Amino acid sequence: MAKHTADSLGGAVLIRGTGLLGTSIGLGLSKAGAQVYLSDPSPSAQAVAVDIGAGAPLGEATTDPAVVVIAAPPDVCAAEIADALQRYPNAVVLDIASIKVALLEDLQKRVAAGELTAEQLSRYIGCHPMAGRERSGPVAARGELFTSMPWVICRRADVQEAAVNAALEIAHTLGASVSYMDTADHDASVALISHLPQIAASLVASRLQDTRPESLALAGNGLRDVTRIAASDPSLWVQILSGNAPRIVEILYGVREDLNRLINTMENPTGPGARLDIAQLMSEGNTGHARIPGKHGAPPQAFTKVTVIVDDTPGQIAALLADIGRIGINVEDLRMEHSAGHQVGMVEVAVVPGVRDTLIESLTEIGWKVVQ
Ligand SMILES: NC(=O)c1ccc[n+]([C@@H]2O[C@H](COP(=O)([O-])OP(=O)(O)OC[C@H]3O[C@@H](n4cnc5c(N)ncnc54)[C@H](O)[C@@H]3O)[C@@H](O)[C@H]2O)c1
Ligand SMILES: O=C(O)C(=O)C[C@]1(C(=O)O)C=C[C@@H](O)C=C1
Repeated sequence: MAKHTADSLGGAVLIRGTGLLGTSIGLGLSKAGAQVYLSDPSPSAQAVAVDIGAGAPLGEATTDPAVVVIAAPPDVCAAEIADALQRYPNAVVLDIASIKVALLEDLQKRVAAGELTAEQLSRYIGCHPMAGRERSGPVAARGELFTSMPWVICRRADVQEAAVNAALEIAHTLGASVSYMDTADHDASVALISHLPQIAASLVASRLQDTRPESLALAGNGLRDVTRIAASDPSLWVQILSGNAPRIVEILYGVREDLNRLINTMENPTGPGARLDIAQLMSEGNTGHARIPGKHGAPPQAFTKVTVIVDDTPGQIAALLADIGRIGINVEDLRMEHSAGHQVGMVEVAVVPGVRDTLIESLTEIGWKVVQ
C-alpha cells in the first residue's frame, strides 16, 4: 500500500481533546507531515501533547483548520461537534467517540431546534478507531496506535462526500484499516465486540479485590489476558456503557442465561448431562474465538508462535528484534510476559508458519534461548 503523507487533507487539522486518542492521532498525522493544532480545556494535557510532538497549540494557528477532530469524552462530544461546525464554516468535523447513536441523535435534535443547520450537520462524520489502551491521557499516546487496526466510518445519507473523504484520508494516513457502517449497526456491533469484553474483564478483576497476596502471586497469563482492560478509566467507561446501554443489556440477558445454566450444572457437576454441558460451553467458546479475524480484517491466520527467553533488562527486546530483522523474517505480532519473581521475560514472536524452523535455528545459533 502506498504510504499516505497527509498532503490531501486540504489544510491544517485541529484536534480538540489531547488525551490518549487525540494525542495519538496528532503524533501520527504530524509524523506524516500534516499541520496539526491542538486544544484541550486541561492546559497540562495540551502542554504535554505539544511537548511530545503531537502538534502546535491552537493559539499559534493563523488560518482556520480544514478538518477538526473531536477527541473529547463522549458526554461532551455533541456540544463540541456543534461548536466546531459553527465556528469553522468550511471545515469537515469528525469525532472518534466510542458510541455514535446518542451523539447523532443529540446533533439531530439541535438541527430540529434550529441551533444547527442541516448544511452544518452534513459536514460532520462519525468515526471510531478500534484501537486504544487501558490508560488515559497524552503520556500514554502512541503515533502507531492505529496501524493495521480497524477504523469505522459511520456513513450517512446526508453527509457530504468531502467529509467522508477527509475521514478516509486521516484513517489511511494513520495506517488504519477502514470499514463503513451505519450508526445503529456500529453501536450494536461494539456492544458485543468492545463493551461486553470490558464488562467481562471488570467483573473478573473485581473478584480479586479481597484475594490473599499468596493466591495473587500465582497469577499467570490466563488472568492477565482476561483482565488487561479492567485497568481502563472508569469515568470514560461510565459514559460509554451508559450511552450504549440498550444494545449492551440485550447481550447481557444472553450472558445471564448462560451463567444461570452453568451455575445449575456446577451445583451438581456429576449429575446427568453435566459434563456434556460444560464441554458444550467450552466448545462454544472455541467456536467464537476461532471467528475473531486477524490483522487487516483478514480471516484468522494461524501464525506460528516462537517463544524466546530474554533477560528482563533494558534493550533485550530491541536486540532480539534487530536479530530477527537481520535473519530477514517479518514479525507479525509480539508479546512479552514477565515471569513472577524471576529476572527473565518470555517474548512470544508470531511469524508465518513457513519460516518457523529457520527462525528457531538462526536464533539458537546466535545464542538466544528458544523454548520448544
Ligand atoms: N481509550 C480508548 O481506548 C478509546 C479508543 C477509541 C475511541 N475512544 C474515544 O476517544 C475519546 C477520547 O478518549 P481518550 O481515551 O483519549 O480519553 P482521555 O481521558 O485520555 O482524553 C480525553 C481528553 O479530552 C479532554 N476534554 C474534556 N472535555 C473536553 C472538551 N469539552 N473539549 C475538548 N476536550 C475535552 C480532557 O481534558 C482529556 O485531555 C472518547 O470519546 C473515547 O470514547 C477511546
Ligand atoms: O485495547 C484496548 O485497550 C481497548 O480497550 C480498545 C477498545 C476496544 O474495545 O477494542 C476500547 C474502546 C474503544 O472504543 C475502542 C477500542
